[in-house]
Amino acid sequence: MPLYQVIVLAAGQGRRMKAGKNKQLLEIGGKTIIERTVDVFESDAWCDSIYLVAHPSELKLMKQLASQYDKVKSVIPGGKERQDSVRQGVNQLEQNLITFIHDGARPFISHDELHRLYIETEESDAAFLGVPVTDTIKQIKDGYVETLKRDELVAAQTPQAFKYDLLKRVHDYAYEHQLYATDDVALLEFLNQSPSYVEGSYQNFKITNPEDIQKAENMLKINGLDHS
Ligand SMILES: Nc1ccn([C@@H]2O[C@H](COP(=O)(O)OP(=O)(O)OP(=O)(O)O)[C@@H](O)[C@H]2O)c(=O)n1
Ligand SMILES: C[C@](O)(CO)[C@H](O)COP(=O)(O)O
Repeated sequence: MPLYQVIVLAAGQGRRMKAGKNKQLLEIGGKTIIERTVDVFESDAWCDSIYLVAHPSELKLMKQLASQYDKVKSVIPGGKERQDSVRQGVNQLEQNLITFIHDGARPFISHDELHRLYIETEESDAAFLGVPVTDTIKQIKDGYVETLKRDELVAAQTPQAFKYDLLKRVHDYAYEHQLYATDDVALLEFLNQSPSYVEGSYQNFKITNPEDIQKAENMLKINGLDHS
């Protein structure tokens, strides 16, 4: 059976959520966001192991939450930026398996998407899920507005997946040269490499702003997954 390992990121602070605490610990449909995300991987037969990256101040709490799962191998303290947290996770990986990196704030990822991403990564070394953008996107630079070609644009999601050696190489390179990006496949650009694109779904949105909580609650109700 195909097997992958996953780094699940929960070490942010959720500032845009304005909840006064890390958004990962907010409940949607009677369960925390981070538990809902980890549930998806725990229940995926293709997932071998889960590495949970937590905020240093929440390590104890996250370890308690993680103790209900068989596949969580360790709970790791995260870093200042998202990329620093990923690196902390990469340094703890124990096996040479295809590795997924996933935002804990995206609980609506499906097994079908995970499997399609795995298959593409086997073929092409690195791949990411994304969706075509639905708005018209304009770039504003030096006072000039340029309308970008919408049919060439996608919004990147997670998971993003790499063969293990490439993931190590790209993160080591970024660390050595102190290069930062807001997602992981962007780091490949520093090595003049390109990932494959796998079309995902709009359901796999990132819970970021206060309005996203209601959207998430509604999705759980529609899918019969509300436990409140
Ligand atoms: N230093 C950081 C920053 C972010 N993340 C994680 O990266 C994912 C995507 O980040 P985002 O949605 O921006 O989360 P936050 O950084 O928590 O939110 P905000 O930017 O609003 O503060 C989240 O699962 C978050 O926990 C992380 O592990 N370590
Ligand atoms: C990785 C990501 O979720 C892809 O959409 C996104 O880039 C994270 O960025 P954020 O600034 O942490 O929201």
